[in-house]
Amino acid sequence: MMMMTTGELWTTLGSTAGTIMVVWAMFRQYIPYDIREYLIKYGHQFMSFLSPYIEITFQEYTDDFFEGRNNVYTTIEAYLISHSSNFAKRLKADAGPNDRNLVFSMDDYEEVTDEFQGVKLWWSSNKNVPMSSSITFYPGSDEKRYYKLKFHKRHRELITSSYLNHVREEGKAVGVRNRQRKLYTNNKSDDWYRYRGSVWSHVVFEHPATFQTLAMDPVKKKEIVDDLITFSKSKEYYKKIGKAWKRGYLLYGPPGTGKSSMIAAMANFLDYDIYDLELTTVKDNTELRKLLIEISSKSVVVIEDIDCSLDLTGQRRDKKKSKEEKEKKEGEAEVATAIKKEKEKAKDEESKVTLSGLLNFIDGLWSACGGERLIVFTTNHVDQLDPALTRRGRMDKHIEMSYCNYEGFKVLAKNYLDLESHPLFNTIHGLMDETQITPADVAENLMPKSLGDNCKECLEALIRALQVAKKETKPKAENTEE
Ligand SMILES: Nc1ncnc2c1ncn2[C@@H]1O[C@H](COP(=O)(O)OP(=O)(O)OP(=O)(O)O)[C@@H](O)[C@H]1O
Ligand SMILES: [Mg+2]
Repeated sequence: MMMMTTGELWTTLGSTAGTIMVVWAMFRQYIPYDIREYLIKYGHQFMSFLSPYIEITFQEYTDDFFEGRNNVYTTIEAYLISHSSNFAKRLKADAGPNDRNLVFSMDDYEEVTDEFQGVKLWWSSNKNVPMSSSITFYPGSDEKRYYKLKFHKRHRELITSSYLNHVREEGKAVGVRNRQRKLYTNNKSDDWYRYRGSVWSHVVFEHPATFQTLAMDPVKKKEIVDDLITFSKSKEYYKKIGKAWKRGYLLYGPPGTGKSSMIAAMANFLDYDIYDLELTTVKDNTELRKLLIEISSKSVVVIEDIDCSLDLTGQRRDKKKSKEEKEKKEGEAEVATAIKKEKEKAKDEESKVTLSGLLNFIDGLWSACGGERLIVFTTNHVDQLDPALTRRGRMDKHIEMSYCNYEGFKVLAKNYLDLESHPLFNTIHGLMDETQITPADVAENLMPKSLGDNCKECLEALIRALQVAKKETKPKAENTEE
C-alpha cells in the first residue's frame, strides 16, 4: 500500500486544483455561450436526479411589484434568529428591541441544521448578486436574498405540511416578541428607491404617552380602553360576521386637547405599530392602494387633520368657485386668469386622492388586507367633514377630545407634580368649571419653569393662566349668545 506524506498530498491537491481551473477556463473560453447554458442546465438536472435531497427557496422579495418584503421570508428569518444564534458560526448583529440588546441572525452563505420530529434539515442563507456591470448609486440595493431549505426526499410530506407550518408559527411569535415597534411614514413618490422598494420609511416608535397619563373624563377613557380590548380579542368574531378585522376612530376637538397623545396611547396599549399617512404627498388612488398593501397587521393607521389633508369637503370647493366667480365679476380679468393659472399649477402638484379613494381605503375591498388594524382620523373641525366620511360604520367610534375639566386636571397634577391634593385645588376647581382651557395649556403651566420651582408656584402659575382664560372665555360666550 502506498502512503503519501503530507508534502506529497499538498502537491497532488495543488495540481488537481490547477487542472480544474485550467479546464474551467477552457470551458468558458472555447465552448459557445448557448452550449454552455445547455450543459449547465442539464448538469443541474442530472445532479438533482442523482441527489436524494429536495431544496426549497424562499425569496426576500417576490416578483410582484405590489408585494413588499415576503412575509414568509420574514417569519423564517425570525425563526432562524431564535435557532441560528446557537449553531451558526458567522452571525450578523443588529440592535434588538429598544436598542438594549443585540439580536443575532445568520450571515450570508451560512448554513445551520435543524431537527424536527427526528428529521434533520439544513437552512442556508444566500444572496444573488446581479451580474450587470451597471454602477448603482445605492450599493446592495439589487442583491436578492433568499433562504434555502434542504431535506431528504423521504420527508417531503412531513416538511411541506407540518414543519413549515411550525416554522411560520414560531417565527411569527418570535417576530412579535422581538419586534421594535415602529413609526412609519409614507415616502414621497420620487424617493422610493431609498428604501428598497418600500413605500414607507420608519423610525423607532418611542412615544411615552399612555392612558394613565392622558387627562380626560375617566368614564370615557374606560370606554375607549374596553373598546380596544374587545377589538384586539375579536378575531374570530369579525370572521364570523364576515367583516374585515379593523376599527375606525374619529378623534375631534380643538388643538392641544390630546388627539395625537391619544393615538400614541392606543398604540402603546395594544402594542401596535403606527403608520402616519401623509395624504398630501400621496399622488393618487393607485399610490394609496400601494401604501395600504404594505401596512402590516397589528397597526394603527393615522391620518391627521383630515380636513386639511384633502379637498374632501363639498363646501370648501363651493367657496373656491364662488371666490373665482367674484373675482371675474369684478372685472379684474387679468388678475383672475393669473390666479387661476397659479391654482391649476398648484392643483397639478397637489394630491389627487379622491374621497372615494379614501373611502375605499377605509371600508372597500382593499381595506381587508392585513387585518387587525385601527384607522384613526383626527380633525379640529368635525362639522366640516363630508358626511360620507363620518357616517357610522366607517368611523366606528367618534371620540370628542375637549377642554380640560377638574378630573383631567387631577390626572395632570399627579403626572406632572406628583400631587394628589393641595389647598389650592379648591380654587382651581372653581375656576376650571368656568373656563375653557386645553390640557396642553394646563400641562404647560404645571411644568416647573426653573429648577427651584415647587408645586405651589406651579399651581399659582396655573391659577393665573386660568384667570386670563376666564376673561377671554367670557366675551366669547356672550358673543355666541347674541
Ligand atoms: N388630554 C391630555 N392629557 C395629557 N396631556 C395632554 C392632553 N392633551 C394635551 N396634552 C399635552 O399637550 C401636548 C399637545 O397635545 P397633542 O399634540 O396630543 O394635541 P392635539 O390634540 O393632537 O393637538 P393638534 O390638534 O394641534 O394636533 C402633548 O404633548 C401633551 O403633553
Ligand atoms: Mg395632533
